Amino acid sequence: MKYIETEFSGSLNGKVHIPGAKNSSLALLVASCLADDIVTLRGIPRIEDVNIIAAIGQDIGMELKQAYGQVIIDPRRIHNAMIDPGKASSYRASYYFAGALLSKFGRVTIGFPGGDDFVSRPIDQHIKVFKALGAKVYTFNDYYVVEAAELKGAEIYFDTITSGATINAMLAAVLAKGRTQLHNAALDPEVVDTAAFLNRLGARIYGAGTEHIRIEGVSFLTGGSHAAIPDRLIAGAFLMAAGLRGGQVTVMDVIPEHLGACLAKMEEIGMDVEFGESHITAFGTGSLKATRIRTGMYPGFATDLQQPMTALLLQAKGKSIVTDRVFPKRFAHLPQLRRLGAEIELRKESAFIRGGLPLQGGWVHATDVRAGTCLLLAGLASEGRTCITGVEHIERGYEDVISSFQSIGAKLSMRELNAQELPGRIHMNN
Ligand SMILES: CC(=O)N[C@H]1[C@@H](OP(=O)(O)OP(=O)(O)OC[C@H]2O[C@@H](n3ccc(=O)[nH]c3=O)[C@H](O)[C@@H]2O)O[C@H](CO)[C@@H](O)[C@@H]1O
Ligand SMILES: C=C(OP(=O)(O)O)C(=O)O
Repeated sequence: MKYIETEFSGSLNGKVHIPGAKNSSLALLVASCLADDIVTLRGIPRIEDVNIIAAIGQDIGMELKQAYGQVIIDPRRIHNAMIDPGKASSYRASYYFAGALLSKFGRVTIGFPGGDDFVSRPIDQHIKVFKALGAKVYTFNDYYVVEAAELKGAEIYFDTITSGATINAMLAAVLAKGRTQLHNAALDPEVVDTAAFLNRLGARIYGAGTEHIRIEGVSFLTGGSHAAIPDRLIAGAFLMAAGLRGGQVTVMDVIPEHLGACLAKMEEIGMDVEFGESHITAFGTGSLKATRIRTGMYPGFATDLQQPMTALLLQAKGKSIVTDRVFPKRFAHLPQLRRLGAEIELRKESAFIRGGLPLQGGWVHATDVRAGTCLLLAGLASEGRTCITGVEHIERGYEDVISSFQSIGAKLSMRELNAQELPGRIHMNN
C-alpha cells in the first residue's frame, strides 16, 4: 500500500505549472462522445479519473490515445451505451456518459456515481433534466437506465445550483430537437469551458457563465480541438502553501479571475498576492489572522478549497470558523487533523479552529482528494514525519503530486507499506 511521507519543510518557495482542470477534463472527454469525428484535447491531466474514462471508452468503442501532452479521441466507433457499473461508480462524473450517450443511443445503462463521499451527493437534478427532455429513468440496486426515443428541448429550472447537472443538461440537450433553456444554472468556469468546447464542435449554446443558458439543438457535432482550462483548485492549494511559513509561491498557466474569492480570503488573513495575465504569486508574511469561511457555488469560495484553507488557518492565531454550505458534512479531514494536534471542533455544521498551535507529525488518512490536500499542507507544517494513507484519493485529482510539491521546496516522498505494518486506527474517524 502506498502512502505519502511529509516532513516539516519550513517556508515554501518556487514556481509550479498548473495542469488542466480535472473537473473540466472529465466533462470534455465525455462530451467528445457526441462528436462525429476525431477530437483533440490539450491540458488533460494524467490522473486516475481520466484513466477510468479511458477504460470505459475502451468498453464502448471510444478510442482515447494520450500523446505529446494531448488526448486524441476517436468517437466514430462507439457501439454501445452500457457502462460497467463498477467503473461508473469508481468516480463521480460518470453521470456525463448518461447525458452524452442518451441522444446517440436512446438508452444508457450506467452505475451510480462514486467519487468523494460527503454523506449525501444526490443526482435528482440530473434525473430531472433527463425527464424534462423526454426521457424515462429506471433505477435499480447498483445502476440506472435512461431511455428516450427522442429528446425534445425544454424549459428547466434547477432547484439548486449544480455544476454537474448544468453540464449534463448541456450534453443531453445539445442534439435534442429545438430549444432548451436552463435557469438557475451554475456559473462555474468548467461549465463555460464545456460550452465553449461544444460550440467549437458546432453546438449552439448561449449564455454559459450566467444563470440562464440557452441551447438551440443541432443535428450533429463535428470533430475539433480544445484546451481544458487550468485547474483553479490545485492552483489555490499551492498558493495557500506559501502562507504556511512565510514563503513565496508562483502558480503558472492559470486564469487569475477563476480564483477571485480564494485570493481575497488569502489577503484578508494577511497574505500578499500579485498576479499577471496567466500567473499568480502568493507571499506569506509570516503572520496570519483568523477568519470566517463560508463556501458557496462559483464565484463564492469553493467547497474544494475549504480543506486546504483549514490547514492554513491552523497557522492563524485565534479562532477561525469554516462552514461548508455546498456540502455541509464535508469535514472528514477534521478528525485526521486532530491526530496532528490540531484543536478543531465540529459544532453543528461548522468547524471551529483554534489556530497558532504547534502541530506534531503522525499517521493520517485521506478520505477524499481535497482532504488529501489539507493533510499534505498540514503535514508540511508539522514537526517530524507525517504519513498520509488514502493516496488513491489524492491521485484522483493530482498528477505528479510529489514532484509538483517538491518544486516549491516541500519535503515529501511516496512510500510503500505492508498492510500488516499499518498502524492501528488510521481509518477511524476520531
Ligand atoms: C467532477 C466534478 O466536477 N466535481 C465537482 C462538482 O461536483 P458535483 O457536480 O457533484 O457538484 P454539484 O455542483 O452538482 O453540487 C452542488 C450542490 O448541488 C447539490 N446537488 C447536486 C446535484 C443534484 O442532482 N442534486 C443536488 O442537490 C449538491 O448536493 C451540492 O450541494 O462540483 C462540486 C461543487 O463545486 C465540487 O466539489 C466537485 O469537485
Ligand atoms: C469533490 C471532488 O471531486 P469529485 O466530484 O470528482 O468527487 C473534488 O475534486 O474535490
